[in-house]
Amino acid sequence: MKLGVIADDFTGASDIALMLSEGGMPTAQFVGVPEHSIDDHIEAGVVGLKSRTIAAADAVAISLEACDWLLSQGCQQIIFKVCSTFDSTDAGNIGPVTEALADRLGEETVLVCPAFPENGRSVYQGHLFVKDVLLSESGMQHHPLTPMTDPDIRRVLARQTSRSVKHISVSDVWAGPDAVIQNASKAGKAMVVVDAVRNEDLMTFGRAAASRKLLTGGSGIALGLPQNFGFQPETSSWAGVSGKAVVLSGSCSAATRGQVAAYKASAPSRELNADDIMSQRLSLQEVVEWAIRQDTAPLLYSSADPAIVAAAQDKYGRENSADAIEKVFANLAAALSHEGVKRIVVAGGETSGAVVSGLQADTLEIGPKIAAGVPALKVAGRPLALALKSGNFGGPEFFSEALSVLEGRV
Ligand SMILES: Nc1ncnc2c1ncn2[C@@H]1O[C@H](COP(=O)(O)OP(=O)(O)OP(=O)(O)O)[C@@H](O)[C@H]1O
Ligand SMILES: O=C(O)[C@@H](O)C(=O)CO
Repeated sequence: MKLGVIADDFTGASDIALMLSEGGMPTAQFVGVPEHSIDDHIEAGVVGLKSRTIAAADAVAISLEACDWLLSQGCQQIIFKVCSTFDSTDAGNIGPVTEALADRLGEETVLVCPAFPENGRSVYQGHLFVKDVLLSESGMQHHPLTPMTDPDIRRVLARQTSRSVKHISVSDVWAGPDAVIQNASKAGKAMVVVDAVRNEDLMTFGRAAASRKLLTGGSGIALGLPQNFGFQPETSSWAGVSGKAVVLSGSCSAATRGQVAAYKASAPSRELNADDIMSQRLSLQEVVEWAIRQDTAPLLYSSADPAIVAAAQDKYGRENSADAIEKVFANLAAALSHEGVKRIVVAGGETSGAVVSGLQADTLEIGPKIAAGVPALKVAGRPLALALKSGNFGGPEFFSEALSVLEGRV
């Protein structure tokens, strides 16, 4: 393996796995740190963790474990994949994990860039934009676990690390890879936020990053990396999986709520609300039986508007309610797969983490793109196809599009 990725959530892992796979690198995604060596033909390994919102010390420990495993598989470069909306809090985990990985790898200067222009994320003058608005006005300020109220990534990062935070502006990026390399070489022991507003900027980033041991960013930074290892873009050969299907949505982001509304209009759906879950009034068995009876893939969702989420968090606590809802999705996924469901579309990074652990999946094969940042996935060795969608990714019809691609109707 040449390139190793540590992703802080599972949708993020499949997002970057798609980027590397489309860049021509034979890529596999792992659910947690594998306990075994992997096939020689895999050149890029993506270890998906559920470390975005856990305590910083725990995120550091599990990320170092993943790093050591990737190094033991021969990786020459490590990427810490974080969210393109830089989801984190003042306690971490982007700063502390980057710092710990840099220490472990002996890397002085770490280039940091969450830009993903294809999905509207750009970094300009150190500020993160989602389409035409600042991060802090994009809806991310209402995120249930990592509300992003400051769009200046340099300030956000500086609150999370004792290393200095520097900046390479878009004018240096436009001057080409040598200008980026030269600026980075002057930064010393620092994290350096790099501007990028177009895919071309990420290609420049990729070329400038060829000899770096560690990079931190969104999946966009992987756009230019396969070519450093001699790979060329490729299309996937994917045979889908047919059979019963279900959509599970725990994401409360604006894009997901739109997708839930669109899908509900033409398919059976059940809302799993926080009160029923917290008071243990929800019967999982009854929900599973109902889902299996449906002819059209049903939608099971806890996705709710910010005001409803805030009320649930006030009543039950932020972590308590999130944990309980994630546990429901994990148990539902396990039971539905046991009942013969073969295609599962999941919305939300934390929710996806819960679902893959419920499914006890350990290796995921990367299929074709469903939407920017979302590949079709297959659980290795099982007739089970998955789509793990980041909260804010995909157009309004994403759920039905994903069900088709998973079935092989691309
Ligand atoms: N109705 C609800 N009330 C309170 N919390 C909820 C509710 N529905 C979901 N949650 C919790 O909100 C969190 C949503 O996070 P998740 O990562 O799944 O989605 P997202 O943040 O939109 O996606 P991403 O991280 O990919 O951007 C989960 O922990 C989930 O359990
Ligand atoms: O980078 C992104 O936006 C996604 O891959 C993600 O990590 C959302 O959870």
